[in-house]
Amino acid sequence: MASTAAFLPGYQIQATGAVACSTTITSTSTGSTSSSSKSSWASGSVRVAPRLTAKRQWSNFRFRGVPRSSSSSVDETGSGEEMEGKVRMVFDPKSNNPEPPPGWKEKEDERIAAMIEKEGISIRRRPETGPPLHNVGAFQFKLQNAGNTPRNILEEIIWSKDIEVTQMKERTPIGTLKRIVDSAERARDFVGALRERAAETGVPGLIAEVKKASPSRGIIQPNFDPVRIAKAYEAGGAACLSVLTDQKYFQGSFENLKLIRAAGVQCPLLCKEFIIDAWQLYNARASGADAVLLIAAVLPDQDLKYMSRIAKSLGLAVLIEVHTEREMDRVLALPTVELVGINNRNLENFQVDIQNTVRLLEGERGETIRDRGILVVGESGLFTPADVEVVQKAGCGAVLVGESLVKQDDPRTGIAGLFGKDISRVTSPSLENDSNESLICGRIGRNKYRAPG
Ligand SMILES: O=C(O)c1ccccc1NCC(=O)[C@H](O)[C@H](O)COP(=O)(O)O
Repeated sequence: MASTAAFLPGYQIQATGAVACSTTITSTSTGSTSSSSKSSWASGSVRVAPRLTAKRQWSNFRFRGVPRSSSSSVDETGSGEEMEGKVRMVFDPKSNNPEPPPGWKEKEDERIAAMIEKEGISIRRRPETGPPLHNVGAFQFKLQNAGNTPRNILEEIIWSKDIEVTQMKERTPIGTLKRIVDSAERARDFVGALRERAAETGVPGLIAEVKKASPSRGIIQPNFDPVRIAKAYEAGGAACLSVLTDQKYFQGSFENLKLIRAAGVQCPLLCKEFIIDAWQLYNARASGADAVLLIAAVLPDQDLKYMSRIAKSLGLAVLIEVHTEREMDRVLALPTVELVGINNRNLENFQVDIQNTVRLLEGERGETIRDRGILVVGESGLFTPADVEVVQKAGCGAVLVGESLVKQDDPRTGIAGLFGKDISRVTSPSLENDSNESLICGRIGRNKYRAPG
C-alpha cells in the first residue's frame, strides 16, 4: 500500500475494521470515536494514510497483517491475514499543533528545500511521517509513503541508527560512559601517526579498514578475524586503523574495537560509525577509539561544530567526510578542521570515482587546504599503486582503504600491493608476543602515538 500522502501536523489516524478471523480492531486514538476494542494506536505513531485529508471522511483500507509476535515484516506482498476497514484522519487535541495552517505542506516543502539549498543536507534524520510499521492489538501492518521510505542507503542507515542509538542510550546512560572515559588511557595521536608514516614511507599515511561486509559489496571477507587483520595491518605498515562498528549494515561491532585495542595494537583507531548523537562520541571513546568520523552529508554545520568540539574535549581526532564540492566548502568554513576525508564513493548510489578526490582538491579549495595545513584523506575505491598516485598527486597525505586490503588472505601482502612497495614495519608491537608470527620485531615506543595535550 504505497502512497505519497503526507502527515498533517496535529492529526492522528483513526481506524476501524476487521481481520479475516473476525477480530475487531478499532482505534482509540483521540477518544472521539466509540471503540469496542482494547487495542489502541501508540500515541503519535500513526501519522499518514493514503489519500487522507483532514476532513472527517472515512477511506477504505485493506492491509495484510500478521501477529505482532511474527518476526517477518509486513507489506502488501507479505503473508498474513487480511484486514479491511475504514480509516480517517482526525484532529488530535493533545497535539501542540492545533490546526495545520493553510498551505502547511507547501511551507514544509519550502523549508526542506531551503535547508538543502543552504547546506546541501538531503539526508533526513528520521522518517517525516512516522514509522511505516504499526501495531494494532495483536496485528502489525505497514503504511508506506514517501515520508517514511528512505530515499537511499545512507538515509536508511541513519534512520536505523537513530532507533539504535535511542535504545543504546537507554541501556548505557552517558554518565556510565563518562566514568569509563575518565579512567581510560589517553587517546593516541591519530593525525600525528598519519603524518609521521607518510614522512617515513613517501606514500600517503594508510588508514586500513577492518571491515567484514558493506551494503555495496556484501560480505567482503568471510573468514573475518578482526584482531588478526588489525595486527597484520599494523605489521604491514598501516599508520592507523578504521574499525567498522555498525552491526546491521557492515557486520561490525564495538566489541571488535575493544578486542583490537585490548590485543595490544598500537595504531590509533578510528571508530567508523554513523554518528548523529553526542552520546556516540562518548561511546566511541569508552570503547577505545582515538578518532571518530563525522559525515557532512548527514550533519548540518551546527552539528559538525558541536560534535567536533565535544570529540576534541574527549581527546578524539575528527575525520570529517565530504563527497561534494559543496560539502567541502561547508567544512572549510568551519573554524577548526584538521582532517578531511574525500569519499570517492557516492553513499547515495554506491558509484565510485577516484577522480572525485581530484575534482575537490582543484583550484582555490586545494590552495585553502594547503594554506591551512589540513590533512586530506582519499577514501574508497583505491586498489592499485596508480590509484594511490592519483590521490597523492591531487594532495592527499593519507588514504583510507578497506576492500582491496581486507579481502586478501594476507593483508600485509595486500598493503605492499596497494603501494607497489613494502612499507611494513620492522617493528610490530602487537605481533611481538605471537609465537606463530615470524616477524622480526623491535618496538614502537609506547608513547609514540599518544595524542598531544
Ligand atoms: O561501502 C559501502 O557500501 C557504504 C555504504 C553506505 C555508507 C558507507 C559505505 N562505505 C563506507 C566507506 O566509504 C568505505 O568503507 C571506506 O571508504 C573504504 O572504502 P573501500 O576501500 O572502497 O572499501
